[in-house]
Amino acid sequence: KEYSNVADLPLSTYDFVIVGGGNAGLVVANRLTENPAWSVLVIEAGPSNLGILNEEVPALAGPLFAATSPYTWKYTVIPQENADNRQPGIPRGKMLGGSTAINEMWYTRGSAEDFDRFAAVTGDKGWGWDEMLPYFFKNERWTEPADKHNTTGQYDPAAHGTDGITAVSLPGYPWPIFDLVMETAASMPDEFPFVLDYNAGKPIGLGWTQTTINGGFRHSSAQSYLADQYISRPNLHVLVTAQVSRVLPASKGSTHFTKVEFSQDFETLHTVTATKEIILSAGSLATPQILLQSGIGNSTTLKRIGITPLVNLPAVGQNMTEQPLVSNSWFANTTQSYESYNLNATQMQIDLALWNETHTGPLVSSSGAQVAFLRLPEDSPILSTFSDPAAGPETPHIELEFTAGIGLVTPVPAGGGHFISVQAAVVSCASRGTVTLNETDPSPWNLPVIDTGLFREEFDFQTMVYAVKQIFKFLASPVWDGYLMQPLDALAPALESDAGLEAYIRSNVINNQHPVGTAGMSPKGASWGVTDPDLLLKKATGIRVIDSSVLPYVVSGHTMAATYAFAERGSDLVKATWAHH
Ligand SMILES: Cc1cc2nc3c(=O)[nH]c(=O)nc-3n(C[C@H](O)[C@H](O)[C@H](O)COP(=O)(O)OP(=O)(O)OC[C@H]3O[C@@H](n4cnc5c(N)ncnc54)[C@H](O)[C@@H]3O)c2cc1C
Repeated sequence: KEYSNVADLPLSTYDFVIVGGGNAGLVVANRLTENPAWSVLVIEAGPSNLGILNEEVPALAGPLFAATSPYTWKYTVIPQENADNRQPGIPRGKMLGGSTAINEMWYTRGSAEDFDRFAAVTGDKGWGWDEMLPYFFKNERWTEPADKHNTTGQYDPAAHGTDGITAVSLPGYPWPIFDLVMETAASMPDEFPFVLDYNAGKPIGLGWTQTTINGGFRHSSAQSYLADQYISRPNLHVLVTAQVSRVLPASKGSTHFTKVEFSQDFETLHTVTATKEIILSAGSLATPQILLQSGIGNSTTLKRIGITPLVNLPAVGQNMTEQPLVSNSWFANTTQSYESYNLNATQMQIDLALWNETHTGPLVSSSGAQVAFLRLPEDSPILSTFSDPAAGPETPHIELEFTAGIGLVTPVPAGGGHFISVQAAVVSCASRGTVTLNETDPSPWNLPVIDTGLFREEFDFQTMVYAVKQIFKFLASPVWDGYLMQPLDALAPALESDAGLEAYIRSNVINNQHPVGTAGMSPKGASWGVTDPDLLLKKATGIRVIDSSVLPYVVSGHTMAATYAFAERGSDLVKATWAHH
């Protein structure tokens, strides 16, 4: 049952208390409450996801993660010295469903090598690709697209789960660029080979995007793992609009954690007790913040800012890995693009009415329907100059996303128009950033200091230059004659010279919204790191981290699918720990 007021909560002691009802947290809540003998409380800072139209309609996600949205955290990033000292945004979802309630819904697992590296680094083969596939399947319910088109040749059925919980489907509305993208790729097969299914372990190539969309609706972790048949379980309580400040030890100075402190009005503090475990699922930015506020982190730094250190774990908040992204737009000679409805209120009403009646039409898709995962050429000077951060030779360095419109991050030029955009991201990146407390005022209700480290490592910058040049090459194909028109003003100099391109990239790079690693798993037996391979916090008991912050490296794609699979296996690890209790 969902509660919005702490006074109504029937219990003050639970077997498990989960902090954060997002991507990972709701998976864990669902799986642990399969055992009717265990009581579970989820504490979520944001409100319920129900009744929010933008959360339901895939194409209307933009306002959800805009700076003014009531459904995102107001995190800011410190000036990025390798990006013209700009401060690109880093929104995170703040409602049930967490970031799956506001994200772009792309379902990309990463490469088999990404997971085999997790296994090799942690010494736990359970994190390897073959062992994790059943968890991907457990999460996934392959679903027909909203337009019910014939999907033969657009994915590999053997790579997908059909009876899991979260719907995954192919694009549900055809935009004219689809054929042009496929035609171009077919004419340049050496550089843009077709990949039938980038989720089958070997993602290199260009293929169709898969998204967590269920018959035209966003299928967030709240829509799926907290559906009626689950939220109605008597042993599952979900408290919304309650923000956690700290986890507290069983007694003063102890490193056994049993209590969670939170507030609904930022004045009155409440605590609940977990008799088995506290599970932190607050995401890559909030999980390290809560740990630090609880005295779990670098003891020297904590002492300096007046927080009593309880567990010395200097890696808390370090090792953040976030991919850089540059979105590139051109005017397009078409009347069919996202601008058809985004810039035309009458058409938007028509499309919304269609969506309401039939859950079909242009609003059923997230941005982008085709994607290329590519590697730097083996003879690239970048690879001979820098060490390669990719997990292996079948793991992409870059991702190109094709979008039938200007996308959600670039302002529409005065005068409007129709556009095509291709986003470039360095998905296997070398740079690292940090999440630390605000030293001048470490109040638990303040937001942390975030440095995403964009282009800190030159590998990432050089690789981005290569990626954007590949886009130019792709769109120079005669296939685009008559469709592609002039670039946006900001992009024009990038097409003129290398210096123009480099300046353009630095002044346009943003975060790809995939930060991980801030409570990373460390090698088995190593004293450093934040979590053990079983996701238990090092040097402490009663507390585990299950969310995207435990990934020691970012997967070479987007992070939601991996977070689902990590949360599924994480739930099994918790169950195994308490099997006899
Ligand atoms: C705009 C955007 C677009 C994205 N697009 C994609 C995409 O297309 N595909 C993809 O794979 N990935 C995408 N991602 C990334 C992906 O959604 C995240 O990596 C993933 O969902 C993170 O899961 P999580 O469980 O770690 O955290 P979250 O899902 O963010 O969950 C954390 C939850 O904890 C809550 N919380 C935080 N602090 C507290 C506190 N102190 N007290 C109580 N509750 C708290 C939050 O409100 C939230 O509900 C996108 C992310 C964003 C923001």
